[in-house]
Amino acid sequence: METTATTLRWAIVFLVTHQDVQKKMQKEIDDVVGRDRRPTMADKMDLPYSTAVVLEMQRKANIVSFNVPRYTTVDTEIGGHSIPAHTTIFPQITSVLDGPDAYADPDRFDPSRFLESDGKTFNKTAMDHFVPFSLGKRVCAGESLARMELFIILLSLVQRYSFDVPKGGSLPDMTPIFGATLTPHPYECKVTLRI
Ligand code: HEM
Repeated sequence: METTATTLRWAIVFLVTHQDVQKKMQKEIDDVVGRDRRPTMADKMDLPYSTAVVLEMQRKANIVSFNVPRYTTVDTEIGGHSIPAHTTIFPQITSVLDGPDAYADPDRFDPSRFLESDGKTFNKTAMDHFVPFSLGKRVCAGESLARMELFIILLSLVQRYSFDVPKGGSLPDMTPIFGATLTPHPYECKVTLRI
């Protein structure tokens, strides 16, 4: 699906621009899965750092920054704000995914923000604010499928290949193209087979 493909295009941008994260992820996959078989969902519990990379790249990609609009049918109060009936609201997922209360220094790409200092336990505040699929009754119907696809496809790619800037090339442009989803500008990437 376009949303999953766009998120994966962002993931490669973050790996190219953060070689330290890519190497740490490859080491964890090598140690836990090895190179003779593909990662599966059954490995997820043993791959906390790689799981955190998937979360952080989705937080930073923030592809549905403006959520689907809502319309109040009655006078409503949310968080102390009065919203009259018949008002159209554009909820912004960005305000949560980039909110400094849950994510200190939110502009920084830092997968470890999802983990406690033991490197294994997931940080509750960071996890509670992770809402790229929205929340509530109209939450994304494909969330489970998308999460599984992102985990398996990204880990399989990172296990098998390294991603870097081509010789003489430049780092990808991190400014998103605004549209129904936020997409990365086209970029060049050197892909090297590891196994
Ligand atoms: C990274 C991938 C994806 C992201 C970030 C994403 C995000 C979202 C968001 C933010 C919404 C709006 C929820 C709301 O109105 O509050 C949504 C709705 C929806 N998504 Fe996704 N989505 C993704 C992948 C998928 C996939 C793979 C499918 C289907 C296989 C899917 C199916 C749907 C459907 C059917 C809705 C409408 C739900 C409703 O209005 O009841 N999504 N998605």
